[in-house]
Formats: sequence, C-alpha cells, structure tokens
Amino acid sequence: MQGIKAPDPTEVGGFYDRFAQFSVMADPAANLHFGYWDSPDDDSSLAEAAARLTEIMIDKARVGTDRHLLDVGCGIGGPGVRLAQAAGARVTGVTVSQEQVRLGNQRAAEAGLADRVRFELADAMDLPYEADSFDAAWALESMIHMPDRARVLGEMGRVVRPGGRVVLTDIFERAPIPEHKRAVVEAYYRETLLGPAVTVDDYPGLLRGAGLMVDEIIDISENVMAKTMREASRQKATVPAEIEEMHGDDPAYQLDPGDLAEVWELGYLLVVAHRPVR
Ligand SMILES: C[S@@+](CC[C@H](N)C(=O)[O-])C[C@H]1O[C@@H](n2cnc3c(N)ncnc32)[C@H](O)[C@@H]1O
Repeated sequence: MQGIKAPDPTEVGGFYDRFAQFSVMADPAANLHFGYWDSPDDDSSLAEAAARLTEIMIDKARVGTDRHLLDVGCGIGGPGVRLAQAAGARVTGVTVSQEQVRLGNQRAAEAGLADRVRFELADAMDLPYEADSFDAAWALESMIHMPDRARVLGEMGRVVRPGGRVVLTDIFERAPIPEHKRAVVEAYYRETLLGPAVTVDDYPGLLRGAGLMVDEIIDISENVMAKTMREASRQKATVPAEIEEMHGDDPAYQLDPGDLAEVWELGYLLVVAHRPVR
C-alpha cells in the first residue's frame, strides 16, 4: 500500500500488550497467526489450521535436538513451545510486547520447558545477540509489522550460523489493490500496524542483500487467506462479553476480518532460505 507510515516497534508492542488477553482466549495453543487449510474441503477450525502452519514452519526450519532457534516476533509463545516439544530444540524468542514476554515464559514454564525455551523483550531491527549464535531463525508472521524488512533479514542472517536456515511467512501484494478495495485494506494496514507493502518479486533481492540463499518462495495464499478471514470473523462474532467490553472501543478491534475475504490481491508467502557455508 502506498502512503502507509512505517510502524514504530514501540507502538506495535503496545498493540500486542493491549490484545494479549484476547490472544490467550482466541487459541489455547497460543498460535497468534493465520491458518493453513490443505484444500477447499478442509473444514478445520482456525485453531487447527493455525497449528498446521506451525507444523509447516517446524518442518521447514529443520532444527533437531538441542539445536537453537531464534523465534523473531514470538507472540505468546505457542509456536516456540511447540517446536521445543516436537523437535527437542532450544528456543529463544523475541517480541516488542512485554506482556507477550510474560505470557510466553509462563507458557514455557507450564510446559516444563523453562530451561530450553525463553522469551525476551527485543527489537528484531536490532537483535541483542552475537553473530553466528543460532542454528536457525524464523519469523512467523512478524515481518508484516517490520518498518524495514531488509534490516531485519540482515539481523537474522547475521545471528544465524553458516549453514543455518531462515524461515518466514509474510503478507504480500499479489496484485495492486483496486480502487474499490483500498479503503478496507488501508484501514487494516493502519489499525493493525502493518509495515510497507512487499511483492513476491522483492524477496530474492531482500534475501540476497542479507547474505542468504533462497531455497523456496511459495505463494500459499489459497491455503491461508480467505479462510482465515472468514473464520476469524466468525470467531469474533462469538467472543465472550468481557473481551467485547475490554476492546469494543478499539479501532483495531472494530475491523471485521471478513471484509478482507474477497481481497485476493493480498496474499501469504512462505519463504525458506539459508546462510551459505563459505
Ligand atoms: C502476528 S504476531 C505473530 C506471533 C507469533 N510468531 C505466532 O505466530 O504466534 C506478530 C509478532 O511480531 C512481533 N513483532 C512485531 N514487530 C517486532 C519487532 N520490531 N521486533 C520484534 N518483534 C516484533 C509482535 O510483538 C508479535 O509478537
């Protein structure tokens, strides 16, 4: 989208602090991202489909026992904890929301994984880690908020060791947004603090600029977008009264995700890359 101001990470942190309880309520597995449906006939719930997208990330990251993954934009900890359980990996997650750090660490402790999974307050634009300190890094739907993707990818490429993988998902523009859909899309960019628009053609250069080699860039929009929007809209219509009371006046909460279901021009990308061994 043209003319949208780059989100400020502090503001993004405040946004996720505000909606922390809503995220806890929305999905018991604490996946704070879109769903992945195998086919149009797949009638999984949003939570089931979101869990499937986490499994896809785990598969692509290829981290084994005791390997250490950096979870960039870790949310309330669902994906990181799941990775540690599924692969025996160690996870350090970063988010700009203090409330998410608290909830994520609480989740890790409740799963008996506090010694292997840790969430910290840090900005992905300026990661507080030494070069080559992780075996892999992923950014599951956090790139959408970054003011500067090139900088974040540069940081991920710096902290991952040679040979390590970088996996991410992102929202991208599959085609220019037509005039009659612009108002609804602009409202989403503005109120949910999305960063500058990106296209699929931007990614090879972004990865190369970060010293990363492309493995896969896959448009998974058909498995993700419209169903997530319809299911999120349905879910929102049935939230408990206390959540409605807490957020009713919030402009971001007032948006209806169902309005985006017809915006096929907005898509969802899965990107897999690695740092070359020199
Ligand atoms: C849509 S949520 C995804 C959360 C999590 N990856 C998941 O899938 O459950 C986006 C996440 O990105 C984080 N984020 C946004 N901007 C960030 C930044 N500059 N640095 C670190 N985290 C950021 C938010 O705090 C939030 O945790």
